[in-house]
Amino acid sequence: MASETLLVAGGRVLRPDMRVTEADVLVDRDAGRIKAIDADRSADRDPDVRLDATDGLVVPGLVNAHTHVAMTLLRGYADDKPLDAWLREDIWPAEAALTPADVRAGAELGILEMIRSGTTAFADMYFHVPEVVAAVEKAGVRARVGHGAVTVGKDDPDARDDVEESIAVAREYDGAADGRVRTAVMPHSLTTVSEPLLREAAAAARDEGIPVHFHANETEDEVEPIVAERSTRPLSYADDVGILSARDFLAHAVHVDDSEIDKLSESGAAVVHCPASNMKLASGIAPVQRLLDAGVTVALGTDGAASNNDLDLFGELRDAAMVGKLAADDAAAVPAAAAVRMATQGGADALSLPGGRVEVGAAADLAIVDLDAPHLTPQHDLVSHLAYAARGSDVRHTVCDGRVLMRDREVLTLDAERVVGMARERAADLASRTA
Ligand SMILES: N[C@@H](CCSC[C@H]1O[C@@H](n2cnc3c(=O)[nH]cnc32)[C@H](O)[C@@H]1O)C(=O)O
Ligand SMILES: [Zn+2]
Repeated sequence: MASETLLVAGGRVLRPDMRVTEADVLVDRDAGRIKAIDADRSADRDPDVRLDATDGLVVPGLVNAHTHVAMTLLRGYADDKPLDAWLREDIWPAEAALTPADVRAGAELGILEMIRSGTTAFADMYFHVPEVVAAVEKAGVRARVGHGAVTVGKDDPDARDDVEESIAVAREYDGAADGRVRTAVMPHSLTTVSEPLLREAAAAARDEGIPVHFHANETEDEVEPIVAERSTRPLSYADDVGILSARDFLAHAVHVDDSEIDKLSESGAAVVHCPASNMKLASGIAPVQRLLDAGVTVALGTDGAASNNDLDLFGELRDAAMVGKLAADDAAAVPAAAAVRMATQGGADALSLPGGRVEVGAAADLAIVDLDAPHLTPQHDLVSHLAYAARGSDVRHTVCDGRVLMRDREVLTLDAERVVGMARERAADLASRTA
């Protein structure tokens, strides 16, 4: 039997080199891959499924390369504090009360929000990971998930258990949901996990061929203790413990010096830039143009919804371009195309996941952006629009792995009303338990 086809018809297409061309996109639904990009619009007149892209731009599904998806339940729970106080005084105590059912509700809410804003893949560091996996499976998106392990403030057996759980979860779920779920070993950060346990996480990940994902150089407060204690910069310490390889990816890299930028480019480890979180927590401004100039793979992440406070990657695109210029004191820094690359190719490459490019043979992970809107008129340059003017709510259809997840702004894989109702209920209950 011939395999089923999906035709995304009548639109324009953003190609990997950032050119925009008129074409239909033909998808092999069984393989979940792009079969043809057809400028003549004659590839398949009778597809099994058709999506109308008239007045639309077909772009790669966006990649949210660093989040804590279930933190949607803590959106607006605690704001206007720096990282350390925010985590210790508000977030960690609330998270201690989160049940698996809460994480499921928060994950479904976050994934609903991501599908609606054109994100088809994300990296998630959290706990009760089986619930995140179940939500990803049901929603039809892709993710690289892991259990975030923290060892500070714990006695030895508890600390070891947390890291071992991170390793066990990474082993168990890699390849779940027909391969849409991949994993990483996720020690929380260089200052919240002890050196021996960082080394253990690194060794296990290396043995399994699984990446390591962690937070690094987010605030000055995280850099100073490492420099004071070890007389070396945090990323050289990360390299020394074995978590800076071409497979690994780290969030933030705000406070990095030239020697650390060199380490990143030599190792091939990727950086996930989270501009909104860095601004909101006043963590600082990452030197994104310098990272790009050094050849570092840079992706974009929202971070959790409690430090952003949404999961709309279009916001990150705009913030990355804006703040990148400010950091470089140069309006030519982080131009629109560089920001769009980070949100697409950079994300897929950082997470070693398929997608990120609309080209023949690539995974059929797509977002169709509706251009028929006052704020997207006129259309001199669509890459500029993606970076500076479009928003998540402009996304009309979302496709992942060849499957339509949202059609005409209606999400097909999750019951939006039920998901929102459940999240409201769980969040209210959580607030009453932690009050
Ligand atoms: N097993 C750990 C949980 C770690 S999950 C990952 C953690 O990262 C936290 N987090 C969220 N945003 C940030 C950030 O910007 N920097 C550092 N940690 C963050 C998040 O709240 C969550 O606690 C424990 O027992 O505490
Ligand atoms: Zn984070």
